[in-house]
Amino acid sequence: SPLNKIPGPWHAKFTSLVLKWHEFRTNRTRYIHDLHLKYGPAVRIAPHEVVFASAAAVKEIYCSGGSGYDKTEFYDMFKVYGRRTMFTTLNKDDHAKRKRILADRYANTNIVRPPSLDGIAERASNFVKRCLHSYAFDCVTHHLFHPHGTDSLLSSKDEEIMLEVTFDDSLQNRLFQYYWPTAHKIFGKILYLFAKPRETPLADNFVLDTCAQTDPSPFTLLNRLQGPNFHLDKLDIAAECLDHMAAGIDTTGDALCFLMWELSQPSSIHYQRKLQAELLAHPASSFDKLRYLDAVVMEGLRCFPAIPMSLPRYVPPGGRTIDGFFLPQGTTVSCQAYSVQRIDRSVFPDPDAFWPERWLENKGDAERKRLFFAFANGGRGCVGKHLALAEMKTLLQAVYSRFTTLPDATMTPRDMEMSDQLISSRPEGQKCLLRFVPMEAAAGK
Ligand code: HEM
Repeated sequence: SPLNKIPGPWHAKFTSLVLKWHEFRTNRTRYIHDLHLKYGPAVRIAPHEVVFASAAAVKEIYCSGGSGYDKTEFYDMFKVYGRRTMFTTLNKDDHAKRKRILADRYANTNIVRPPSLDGIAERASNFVKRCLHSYAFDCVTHHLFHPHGTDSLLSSKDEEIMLEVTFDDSLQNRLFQYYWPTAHKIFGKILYLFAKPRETPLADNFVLDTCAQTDPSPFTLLNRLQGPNFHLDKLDIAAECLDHMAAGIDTTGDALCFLMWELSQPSSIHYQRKLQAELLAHPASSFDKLRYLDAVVMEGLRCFPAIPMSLPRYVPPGGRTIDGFFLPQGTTVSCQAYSVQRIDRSVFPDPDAFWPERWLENKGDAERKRLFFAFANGGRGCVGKHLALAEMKTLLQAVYSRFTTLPDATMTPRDMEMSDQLISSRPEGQKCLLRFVPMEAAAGK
């Protein structure tokens, strides 16, 4: 096999079992990162699977021809109500058709208009009453369904829907079904005792009911999908909306969670102080005009990308050469943000250190941006990127204009370790408790 020339552990030539073992133990990202540190930016991790961590590989796999290579059947695990959504379409043509319908709803010009942005700002001011995932949930449903969005920051009925999606523990069951579908059919009921399938009835029903509404605001996704020209049936519309709702909760919620945890650590408190100083000096500034806030968010997404894991694609017919290695057609290739954003120390010196100032230097700016992969890249990169950035910056602005955050004494370092899910990661302890000290009180201490 031409893959024999690619560095990697000896067992990767014969079996993917070691890789699967790490996936089931929620540890794929770190396992692959350790292999990159040992073998370099191209590593064979299974008989037909290779991972890369270079800017050239990102460009080739995710951007060539606009949308990069086709997705693998890994994405079948994310079908919604049995339907394919934009995220789960495998080939370019199906993807382009769906994207043409809805992309304008996520354009920055649509996000920063008052009806959309006002909803985010209102939720940011309510945030301290509940939690980050409630905030992300309410913001995304505002954008998808307004005036039929949720209010989980204030209503416990809506909060239950958010908890159902966020505390999903179906990783092992879904991986088992993906790798061994026949065994899953036979032993599914026994497996249920140890590993629960994904069940989100509250969220499923909420989206089905909401999509039956006929008066969503013009800036919403639902309004767009219901348009007369698109001929999407009711289940397709609901599937697309549920997919975006799920995509918008844990990603933004966990990205904020890891970032605010980091800002609250004694080692990073001086960064928090600098952020507060910028916000106090420019109280009327829009979130997208604040340079230090931008640097803090970029560094947060670099160190703690909410989707740190490989995004698998197939090498197209005829094969391709990536980073000097020829790969036959059908080989699974991918990059993971966790490694792409760390591996090149000439671009990111001291890569494990949280250091927002690196984003303020002019020198190396283009290289850093080329290796920034938290939202992926190319035509299949994150369509919700502008919404996510608006949510993150609005919330940080609201919090750090008024409060100092400190870690709660009951938290342990293990609680905040990265725990891989199917594609995103979350804190191992599934909690991140912070103390909010009003700024005047913090200054008096
Ligand atoms: C910090 C927050 C977020 C991060 C880090 C993030 C990251 C990503 C990444 C890496 C992908 C590519 C996945 C792949 O190729 O398998 C993606 C795709 C996607 N994201 Fe996000 N995301 C975030 C927030 C959001 C939000 C708020 C939404 C909105 C509703 C959203 C909706 C989507 C959708 C629909 C796709 C599929 C795009 C396509 O296939 O064309 N994301 N996101």
